[in-house]
Amino acid sequence: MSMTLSVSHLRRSYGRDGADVAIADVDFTVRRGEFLCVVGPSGCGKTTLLKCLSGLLPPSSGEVRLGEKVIEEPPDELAMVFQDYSRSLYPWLTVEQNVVLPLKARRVPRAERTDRTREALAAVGLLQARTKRPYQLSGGMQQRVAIARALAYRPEILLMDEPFASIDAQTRAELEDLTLRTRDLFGITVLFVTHDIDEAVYLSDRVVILSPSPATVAEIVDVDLPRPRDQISTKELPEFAALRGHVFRAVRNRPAGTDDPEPPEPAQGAAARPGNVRT
Ligand SMILES: Nc1ncnc2c1ncn2[C@@H]1O[C@H](COP(=O)(O)OP(=O)(O)OP(=O)(O)O)[C@@H](O)[C@H]1O
Repeated sequence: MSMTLSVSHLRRSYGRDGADVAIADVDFTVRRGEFLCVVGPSGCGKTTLLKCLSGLLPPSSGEVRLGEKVIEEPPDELAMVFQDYSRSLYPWLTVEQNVVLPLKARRVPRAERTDRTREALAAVGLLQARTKRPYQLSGGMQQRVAIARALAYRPEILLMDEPFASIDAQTRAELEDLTLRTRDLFGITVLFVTHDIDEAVYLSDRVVILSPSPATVAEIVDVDLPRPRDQISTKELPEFAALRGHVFRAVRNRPAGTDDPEPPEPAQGAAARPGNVRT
């Protein structure tokens, strides 16, 4: 049974005396078994947030808890899939060896290791490729190996940092659906960071929208679209379009009905510099 991940009054700054605040004050809870997406404007602090959640980076203040436990280092119950698949696999190991490695580290018995590895590789459609090395695979296939590794591990919580950002649209849709299916199969709690608002709405139970830097929670949106989701019919629903529009405006910090406003007149005396225009 997976656990609740809770973030309370998280603050993280960088630089001397913590002068550069990346996360001002973030509060939310990822419920058991939930698929929660985090979106926000570029540079708002999403990666910093994930690093704090995974115990890779200590918060400046506030805390992250997994169940009752305060996270201070990467917990065993957690697995992470990064955007940069080219650096997440060991090039000298085969696909199968890459997937099995964390299971060895956790001393999972040999027979079970093999079963779980094969099962995860079959789930991502890479059983046939198990003796290949990463350089023999396409980018999308390498990312599927990274996902298989996380799935074979069967974490309570799976953190994913823009995992499909550099993958072609067709493979991306397949990986989105695979992630949804395996979440259901193993009851994993997923926290997924993405730039892509369609992807966030398609996948989520809830979307956390962060404010521009330094990050606070601007809004949390419930996505009660029917499941199982479908790449075509879900995206054709009027509710999908409405949610997508809502999240889009919230990320761009514009209320409904104020799309593409005329640029405001510069204030009296202020120079109209191009650099002042926000997109
Ligand atoms: N190691 C670091 N040292 C100093 N400042 C940093 C460091 N890492 C991030 N920052 C700053 O913190 C802020 C948030 O960065 P972060 O990478 O978390 O944002 P992001 O939302 O993931 O960005 P993107 O949308 O581009 O992926 C930025 O202003 C960034 O310059």
